[in-house]
Amino acid sequence: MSPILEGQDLALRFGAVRALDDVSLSLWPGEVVAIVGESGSGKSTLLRVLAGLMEPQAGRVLYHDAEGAAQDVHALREAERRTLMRRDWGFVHQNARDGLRMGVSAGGNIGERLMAAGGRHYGNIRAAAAEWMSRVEMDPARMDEAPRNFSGGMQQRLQIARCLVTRPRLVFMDEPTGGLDVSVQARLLDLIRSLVAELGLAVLFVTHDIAAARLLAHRIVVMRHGRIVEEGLADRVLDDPRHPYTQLLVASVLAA
Ligand SMILES: Nc1ncnc2c1ncn2[C@@H]1O[C@H](COP(=O)(O)OP(=O)(O)OP(=O)(O)O)[C@@H](O)[C@H]1O
Repeated sequence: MSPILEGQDLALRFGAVRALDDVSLSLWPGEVVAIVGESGSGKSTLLRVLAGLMEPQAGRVLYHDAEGAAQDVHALREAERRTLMRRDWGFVHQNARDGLRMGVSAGGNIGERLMAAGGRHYGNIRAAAAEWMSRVEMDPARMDEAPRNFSGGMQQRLQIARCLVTRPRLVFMDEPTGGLDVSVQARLLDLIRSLVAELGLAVLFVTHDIAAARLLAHRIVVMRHGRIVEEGLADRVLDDPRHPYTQLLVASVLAA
């Protein structure tokens, strides 16, 4: 079996800041990996480079598709990259507004992504949108309402439904529960966990929240100053952190 995604020797600087400094990371099919680290450590930059949204200055990203062919993500033509993002990948943003179209109804947000992936039959698309609203525990009777009528947590559920309706193989998430109330976060994390397990998704997600990493991730990658300082199985990294920086990170959470 080959990894589903491989970042090889990635580097990216912003002026004097090394946001990524020779980072390599592989993600395996069905694996959930959390990228943790303090603010400014390069987590979002790594996610965006791996997701093809930002060009690295060195290194490359390989995606192994369902047929086993390796594709160099940053060498794809724009149209090919967009097809990949619609068909095989999903991206869940921290701010639901970045992942939703606020002028389109809730059901339309889900249906639109199905149409972009080739769905044509209006009745089937509407039925799928209703089914996905139920799966993310939203009331399908509200599918014609605009996203702004829903709370932040519900908007995030809608963004997840929009992302998963096309059954991607690989999902990127940038702080998917960031900015929400603690009780809302906990329910959303539970939902994400059950959907990810049920669909067998490979997920790469960025979080500040060590508890979220423990709940969702099989493996944890710890970043500092643009480098990976430690990685390993989630329980091992959190219960027996080896790098002093990870020890501080875990201890600061326990103390909080
Ligand atoms: N577009 C940009 N222009 C200039 N500097 C940037 C840009 N994007 C990121 N940086 C810098 O690169 C470094 C890594 O940023 P990044 O956003 O990847 O960190 P992060 O770990 O995701 O932080 P946070 O948790 O606060 O989102 C930081 O020093 C940041 O200021």
